[in-house]
Amino acid sequence: MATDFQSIPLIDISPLVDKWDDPNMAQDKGVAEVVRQLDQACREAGFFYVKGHNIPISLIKEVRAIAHEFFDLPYEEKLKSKLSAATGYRGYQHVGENITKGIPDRHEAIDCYREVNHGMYGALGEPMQGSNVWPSNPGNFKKLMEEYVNLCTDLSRKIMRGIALALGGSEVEFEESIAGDPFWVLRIIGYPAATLANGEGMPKNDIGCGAHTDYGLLTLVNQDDGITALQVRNKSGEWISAPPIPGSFVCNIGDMLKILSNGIYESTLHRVINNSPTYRVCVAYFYETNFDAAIEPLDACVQQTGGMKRFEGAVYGKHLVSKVLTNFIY
Ligand SMILES: N=C(N)NCCCC[C@H](N)C(=O)O
Ligand SMILES: O=C(O)CCC(=O)C(=O)O
Ligand SMILES: [Fe+2]
Repeated sequence: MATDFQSIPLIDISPLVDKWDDPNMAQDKGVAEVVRQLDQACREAGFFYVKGHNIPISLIKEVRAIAHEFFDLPYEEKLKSKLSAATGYRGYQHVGENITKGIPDRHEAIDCYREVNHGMYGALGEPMQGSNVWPSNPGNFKKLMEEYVNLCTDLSRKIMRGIALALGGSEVEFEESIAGDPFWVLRIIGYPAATLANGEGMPKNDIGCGAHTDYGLLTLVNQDDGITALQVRNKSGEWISAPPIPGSFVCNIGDMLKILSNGIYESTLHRVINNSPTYRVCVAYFYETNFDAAIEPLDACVQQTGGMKRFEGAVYGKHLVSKVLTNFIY
């Protein structure tokens, strides 16, 4: 359950990153301390920063730098990678094309998903069928992003092992039928410099992205240094900022983990308010369950919460498709 948290904790996950594959990881003191901190953060905020993750800082920065390079290109150039229903909702969307609760967001983005081959998940997978639409300019964009996705997938699996232990399950609770074959989403997002308020010349609070929850298990946010824009809602409804901590990721829980944990953890509402005089980039990686996984509260979690399932089951792919089909203005 979310609390009235006033800040978002920073967790050094290096013991977990070192021992994630050790059959005795659960008995390790260092891992146990990480698990305790993950549990507390997930219960209180549903958000936490991680350091000690072992993804090279140079790559984290390069990914943002190449995103800036792409968004700096002329509009006609960016449109060559345009997203549409025909591309499986993969590719470039211009500012105002993505909507959240009916209101256009002030961001542009490239959306990428794990590849879905023709017929792979039957009717369920049809809207997402396709391969990613990578821009050919900058030249090494695809290669860099694919390398980044692989590292984020590995890191997310490790963090989810810690979260599985935190919930009283086995470390592999979220593998096999839940996320043994994880779906992933990558959103490379650009937020234009804030518009100026009439007359006063002061930046307005632009809604870069309206209040929403993420859809899957775990999100890894790689945001530009020096600009505070991401905000997280606490139990009283106050918006708490998640300022960038250089070299770290902001992590948060998605809707599938809320269901799996039977509400012990929640997918916390968050939004992006942009009043920065400079352009901001965020590369958000979403670690999701198997596309066709039928998600239900875990027994271990139901037992801890009075024995009743608090949520109906959900099929992840169905949840994703229902969002994707209502996320665009057309
Ligand atoms: N794949 C994820 N989680 N994307 C998050 C984007 C949230 C905004 C979207 N327009 C919405 O209304 O959901
Ligand atoms: O720009 C950000 O910091 C977060 C974006 C976000 O919440 C999302 O894409 O789901
Ligand atoms: Fe989000």
